Amino acid sequence: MAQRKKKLTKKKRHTANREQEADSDGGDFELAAEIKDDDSPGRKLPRFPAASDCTSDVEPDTRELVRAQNKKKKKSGGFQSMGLSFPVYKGVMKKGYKVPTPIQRKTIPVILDGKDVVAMARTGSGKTAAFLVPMFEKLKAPQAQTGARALILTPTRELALQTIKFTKELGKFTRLKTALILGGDSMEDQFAALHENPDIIIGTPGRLMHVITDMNLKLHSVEYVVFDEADRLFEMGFAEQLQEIIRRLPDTRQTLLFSATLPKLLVEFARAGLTEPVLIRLDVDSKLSDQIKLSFFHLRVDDKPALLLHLLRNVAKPQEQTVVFAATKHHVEYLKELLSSEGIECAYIYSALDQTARKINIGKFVHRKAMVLLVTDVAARGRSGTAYSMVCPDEMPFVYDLHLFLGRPVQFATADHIQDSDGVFGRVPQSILDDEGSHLITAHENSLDLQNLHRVSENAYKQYLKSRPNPSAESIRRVKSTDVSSMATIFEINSNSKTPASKVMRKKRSKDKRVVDKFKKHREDVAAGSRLQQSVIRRTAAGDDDDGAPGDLQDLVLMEKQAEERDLQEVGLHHKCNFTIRQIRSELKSSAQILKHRKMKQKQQFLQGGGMKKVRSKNKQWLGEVTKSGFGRGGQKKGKMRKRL
Ligand SMILES: Nc1ncnc2c1ncn2[C@@H]1O[C@H](COP(=O)(O)OP(=O)(O)OP(=O)(O)O)[C@@H](O)[C@H]1O
Repeated sequence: MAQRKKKLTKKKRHTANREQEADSDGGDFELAAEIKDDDSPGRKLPRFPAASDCTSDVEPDTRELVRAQNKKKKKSGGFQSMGLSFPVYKGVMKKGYKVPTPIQRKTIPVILDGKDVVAMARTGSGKTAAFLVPMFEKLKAPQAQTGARALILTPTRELALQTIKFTKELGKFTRLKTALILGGDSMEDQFAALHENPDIIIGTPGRLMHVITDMNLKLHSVEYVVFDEADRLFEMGFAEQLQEIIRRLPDTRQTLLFSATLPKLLVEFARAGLTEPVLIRLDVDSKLSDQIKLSFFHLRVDDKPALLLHLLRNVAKPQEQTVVFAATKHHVEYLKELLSSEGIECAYIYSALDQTARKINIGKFVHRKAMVLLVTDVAARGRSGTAYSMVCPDEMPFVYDLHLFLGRPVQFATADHIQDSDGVFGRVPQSILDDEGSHLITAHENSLDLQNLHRVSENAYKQYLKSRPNPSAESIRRVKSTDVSSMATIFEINSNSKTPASKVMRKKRSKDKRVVDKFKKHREDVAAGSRLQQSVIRRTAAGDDDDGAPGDLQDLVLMEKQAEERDLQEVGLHHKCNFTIRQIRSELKSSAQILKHRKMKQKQQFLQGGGMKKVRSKNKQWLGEVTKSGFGRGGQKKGKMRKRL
């Protein structure tokens, strides 16, 4: 009896621990579990506004309501905790999504619960996966007998193409069949696609309605309907077609509506077409204070100190204080020495600093004796102003990840951006880096302390890179396909064509046009090469490398080399940091593939470098020596040697 009691207590504790674990897991965002929690008696899910709630023509104010309902109660983890089946989960992992974005965390569990949803999220927040993942989970596997079971309506051709691409990638292991119905494409092909009994139909409403009437297509088996970018569907005048499509759908369907805004027309449509929808708003739960403006600078890691000096001297206003975040305490020490040598008074804190030194430093900053505070990691709550982030090429995937979690896309700076635009990612004029950089070289040459501290900080950076969690593989892939050369410099932001700055930039660009074009062409060649490389790797993985033409293998080695060279050129710091693109690429292959590829490469190099010839001539030489040593014919010492032996 006592034993049983003990067991029960243990079990209880275990469950409590599990709950606690779930609580502590990845919890910066509003979560699915909490929405589920709201389902319990006494708590209600966020209610969709009733007709009487809508007093104006514009978006009804549901913010307070949602905020109150979405109060953080429980934290949950990533995709694992959503209870996805293996093929769906595998597809998500294969796509390179490490953790769900806020919109995915909030919507997926509610959709999986079978509720109708109205979700408000901006473009670039990851909403496509938010409705695709639960769709795969609901449809599970292809069904031969029934008609289409899911319908996704998008306002534009481009969005539909992007959605089908994601459907194929994320739903790769579910083997569900998809048909694409788009205006402008051949009707015959679309009829044929529909005759193949697809599980999912993705289309634009105009053409879909046309096909439905022409083919007398029945939609009675549809269980899952998505209106993507619903506000644009209405803006583009598809209201009539949408009503008609909805009329043909069974009442038992689950309906989801994703939209950036919620105008009155859409509210009415949702009220009529959706059953007690749950409203999920992402825009009200901003993780950033609206008093903070972000700017991202794209530059090489070596140029970071130069830009920091420029920002502190020329951009920060004299009356404003600045907090500088650095990777390690060694960086803080190095920057402190550097800034002090440049006559910039600064305070600094890091965790290893003793309490008295911390107090003194904080006091200096608080009493404005120092206008700059160098820190490793402190909560910057309640701050306002502009946050400048220096991003070197290997850090770009983190910026993509960050924006996904802020629920907005990365914006590359263009000449059209106004000065102090929020969240833009721009380059730094080379002249600024050159000026500050040359000055810094002299400063380092004259100070042994600076040189030593710099060396220590570089070593610390290597350690830091090892401990830093990796960004999501999808963001790494996105960075690889991004052309940063189109990014404007901060010079051009808010400058008109007459300013001296833009004249300088124009002149520079026309002077370097040839080099830039050459570089672009080289990139395209390498991209074409990497496609070939991938196909060879696929063949190698499939086990038919022995049959591969030698030309393919040579191309592979050559392309690999070219791609590596290009990456290293871009990164420009392979000797300085451990995290090179080579590592990034490694993440994209399995270890067996990498080993096989490496072995093949070594073999190829050996053969190409005349390895066999060398071995043969070495053997010949050895044979000659043995022969001469007395065993062969014609040696003068033949008799003597034989005797001796
Ligand atoms: N959980 C995730 N982790 C990493 N990357 C993600 C995740 N979810 C989505 N992404 C990536 O973020 C990018 C933007 O996502 P997505 O296109 O779904 O956003 P969206 O809000 O639907 O934007 P759009 O309106 O342009 O379709 C895509 O490249 C997508 O692969």
